[in-house]
Amino acid sequence: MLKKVVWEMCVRLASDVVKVCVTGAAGQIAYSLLYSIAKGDVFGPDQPLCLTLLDIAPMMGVLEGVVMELNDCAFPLLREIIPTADEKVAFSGVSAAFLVGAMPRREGMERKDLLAANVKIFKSQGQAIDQFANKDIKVLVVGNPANTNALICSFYAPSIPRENFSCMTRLDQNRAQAQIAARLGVRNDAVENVIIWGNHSSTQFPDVRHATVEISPGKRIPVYDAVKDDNYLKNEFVTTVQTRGAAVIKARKLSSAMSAAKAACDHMRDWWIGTQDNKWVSMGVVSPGVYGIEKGLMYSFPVRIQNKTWTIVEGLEINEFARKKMDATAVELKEEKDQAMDICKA
Ligand SMILES: NC(=O)c1ccc[n+]([C@@H]2O[C@H](COP(=O)([O-])OP(=O)(O)OC[C@H]3O[C@@H](n4cnc5c(N)ncnc54)[C@H](O)[C@@H]3O)[C@@H](O)[C@H]2O)c1
Ligand SMILES: O=C(O)C[C@H](O)C(=O)O
Repeated sequence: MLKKVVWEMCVRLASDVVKVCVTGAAGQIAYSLLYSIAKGDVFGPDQPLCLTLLDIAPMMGVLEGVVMELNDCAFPLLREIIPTADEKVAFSGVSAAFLVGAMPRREGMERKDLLAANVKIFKSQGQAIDQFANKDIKVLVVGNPANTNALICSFYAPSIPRENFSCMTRLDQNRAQAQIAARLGVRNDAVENVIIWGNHSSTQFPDVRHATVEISPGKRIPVYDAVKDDNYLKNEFVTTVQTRGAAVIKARKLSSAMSAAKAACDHMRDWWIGTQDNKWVSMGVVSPGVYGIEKGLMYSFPVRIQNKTWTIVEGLEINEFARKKMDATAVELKEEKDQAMDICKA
């Protein structure tokens, strides 16, 4: 009898473990990301995890060091770590994947300059996800150009719903939120419902027309009314967020990593656990043709999430200024999509 109870407990424990894949696991974003995932920041403080860590063969030595450090953290939730250079091993039975592994840009480059180098990684990983991952896997693409890589990844994984692929614009959302909070001298979390529309690139449109801020306890007003400076919100603010990645590279000589890892955690946590009440978050998802954005583009929209399913916040008023910005970033995404398809078919 006791044997049976112990056996049942073991089976339950094993089936409760969620398998999560992180690619680019020997790189700089992963170094921060793995710590937060293993600690329980993303899938919850009671969720046991198995981590599969994918990187390329020459990085296996470095990855061994990362595994040693993960082990040395003695995380209670971390039940198994599988380092590998084999996509089949990395994606088999996986329920959530952070696709980080890709070349980062250097000073003077645009993110789309990485297309030729990176897009084939996402074709290959899409094919592996299609074959080996769980069909309800949630895929977050971080590697740049993130929107187009996510689109390609989903294209080559036709057996997985397209809604299960997303790309990260949460870092842009966090940046926008932090800029407004600093301007108004309030806490970062006092600012809500900032939107990032479009591409994770210098054409993105950070939009605070629908955002609100708690300026004193219990008093929430529109950001436009609190800032009282249309010129700043339409120009300097927009440009600062659009070019923040380049500013970090210029200063650090490396692209953002700590903030990117934090944003990846925010994105996946909200997808897994859901968003609160009336709050929106921005994520790049496949356009269903709303807000005049061509169906099928991987475009960042404001979404609400329940039961691991995102829904675009619809019905927001779009003025002429916003329309132009939203269309310009869609044009860039269309160009990237066509270029990426050509590269993948060659
Ligand atoms: N979407 C965003 O907001 C955002 C933010 C920051 C960085 N990024 C992008 O994330 C990517 C990673 O940045 P990083 O700073 O960690 O770079 P990094 O160079 O430090 O690490 C990248 C890792 O990916 C690995 N890799 C390369 N090809 C691979 C493949 N086929 N499979 C698995 N792993 C592979 C490399 O060996 C390396 O270990 C870059 O493309 C960067 O531009 C995106
Ligand atoms: O800007 C980059 O190339 C890295 C990343 O996409 C960022 O926004 O910081």
